[in-house]
Amino acid sequence: MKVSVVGVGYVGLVAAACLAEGGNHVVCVDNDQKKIDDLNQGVIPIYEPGLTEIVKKNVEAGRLIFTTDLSEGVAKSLLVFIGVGTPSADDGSADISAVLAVAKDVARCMDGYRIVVTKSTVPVGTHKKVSDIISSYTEHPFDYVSNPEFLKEGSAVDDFLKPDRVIIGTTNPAVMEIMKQLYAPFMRKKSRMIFMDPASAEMAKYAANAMLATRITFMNELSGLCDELGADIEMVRHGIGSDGRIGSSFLFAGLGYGGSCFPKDVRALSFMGDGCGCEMTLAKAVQAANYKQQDRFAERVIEYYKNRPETTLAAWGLAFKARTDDVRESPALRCVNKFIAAGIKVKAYDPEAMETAVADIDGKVEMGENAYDILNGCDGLVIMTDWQEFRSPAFDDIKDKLNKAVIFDGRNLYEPPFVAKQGIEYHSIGRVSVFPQGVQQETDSLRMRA
Ligand SMILES: NC(=O)c1ccc[n+]([C@@H]2O[C@H](COP(=O)([O-])OP(=O)(O)OC[C@H]3O[C@@H](n4cnc5c(N)ncnc54)[C@H](O)[C@@H]3O)[C@@H](O)[C@H]2O)c1
Ligand SMILES: O=c1ccn([C@@H]2O[C@H](COP(=O)(O)OP(=O)(O)O[C@H]3O[C@H](CO)[C@@H](O)[C@H](O)[C@H]3O)[C@@H](O)[C@H]2O)c(=O)[nH]1
Repeated sequence: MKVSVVGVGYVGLVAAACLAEGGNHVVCVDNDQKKIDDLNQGVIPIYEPGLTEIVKKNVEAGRLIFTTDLSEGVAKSLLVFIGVGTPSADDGSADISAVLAVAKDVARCMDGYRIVVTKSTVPVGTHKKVSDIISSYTEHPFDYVSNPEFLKEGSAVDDFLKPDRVIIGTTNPAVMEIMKQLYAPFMRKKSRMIFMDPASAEMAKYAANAMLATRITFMNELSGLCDELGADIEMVRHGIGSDGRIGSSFLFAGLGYGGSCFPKDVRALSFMGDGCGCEMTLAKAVQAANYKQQDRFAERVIEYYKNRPETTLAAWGLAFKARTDDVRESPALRCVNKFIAAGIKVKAYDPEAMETAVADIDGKVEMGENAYDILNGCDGLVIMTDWQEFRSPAFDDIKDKLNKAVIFDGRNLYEPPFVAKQGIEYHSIGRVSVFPQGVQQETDSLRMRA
């Protein structure tokens, strides 16, 4: 099929490359000239495992092209996907101005029937706004589909090529058939294609993200209680995850959720509720508890070093999670900024996110070329992103290079007794702190404070 994708970001570029991989001819349109120039030179603007290969392959096969010319995209396509950003506005609502602007421009470029598909995460009711705009700027017939995207950064290509489910929000049977054909190459035995009305499709996207954010946040709150009462959150996770009704994924306590989706989508859901007199009390509580979790970790570290002037910490990880260079609403950056505000110096390393983090922490943090170089002269190591390369480190090197062998782990990457055996003091989330043999425990001062 002939497809165009407007907005070549984390979602648009992955969707476009994967749709091309399925045999479609895809025109990618973005209004960022540099991004399009880079892509035309073979430079992929984001770090996403597997993306470079799939883009290159489909460009070479002539199925994937990049342009800033929307009319070229619309002219060559039956389906026009909108994948532009919908960031939080100041009041917490989703800012859909880019979606509406694209809808208007698409309508102006139409020279016949088109199917306009929204991939961006948009508030319930946006389908009506987009449809109204399109009909007011073109005489040509069109259908509208709400097709929210569920990929995760770090496994985006895989998620798109092998989806758990594809949600198609349309009531037109002919359009359902076209969407079925489009997604047929990606449907596995376990994949489901679910058809519903556009409003429910829009809501399903927010519901999924808010549900996952709530699960994580519940575990994070429990981790605080575990700290206080001497239980182990990892044991609790195993204990409840083995219940088939609960399931074991997305139960990892840590620094709090971040990223370009959960924080903004939970906020937007709350805003939607306020707008129609149906207050989303749970979503609001989740949002507040999530910030509290991030701050509790930062404050615990700050408290530990409060009597030691001239503290320097090594920070492993800046991205909001592993396998991405995305630092949008990264808990790691929030913590780093808190350390700096408390007078602690920070040296940081992230395998992929140092360039993207620069805008937030440039000049305030010394960046290192690798995880071990930054340890020299530091008074402790703080782990904030769950990168694979941090999971089995050279503990001897950590111990030798740090001024004081202490790790604060916001991701529970290691077994506490094992770290203590390496001669390192170890503080993690919702688990007892451990100390090398013979070292006096300072448990009380190390408890996470609410
Ligand atoms: N990032 C994710 O993992 C993810 C997953 C599922 C859904 N989503 C949703 O998908 C949408 C896009 O998210 P993203 O992370 O890919 O955003 P992004 O910021 O990475 O990319 C958006 C792109 O749209 C382009 N753009 C903006 N206005 C434009 C216009 N008028 N014409 C053409 N291009 C324009 C920007 O230049 C940018 O390249 C959001 O609604 C988001 O909530 C994101
Ligand atoms: O058990 C867990 C799982 C995740 N996280 C954190 O939660 C955040 C989000 O993680 P994840 O969901 O893996 O990343 P995203 O790429 O933001 O993906 C989410 O947001 C996307 C955008 O809407 C959706 O498409 C995906 O389905 C949804 O998982 C990150 O800070 C993670 O560190 C935890 O703290 N504990």
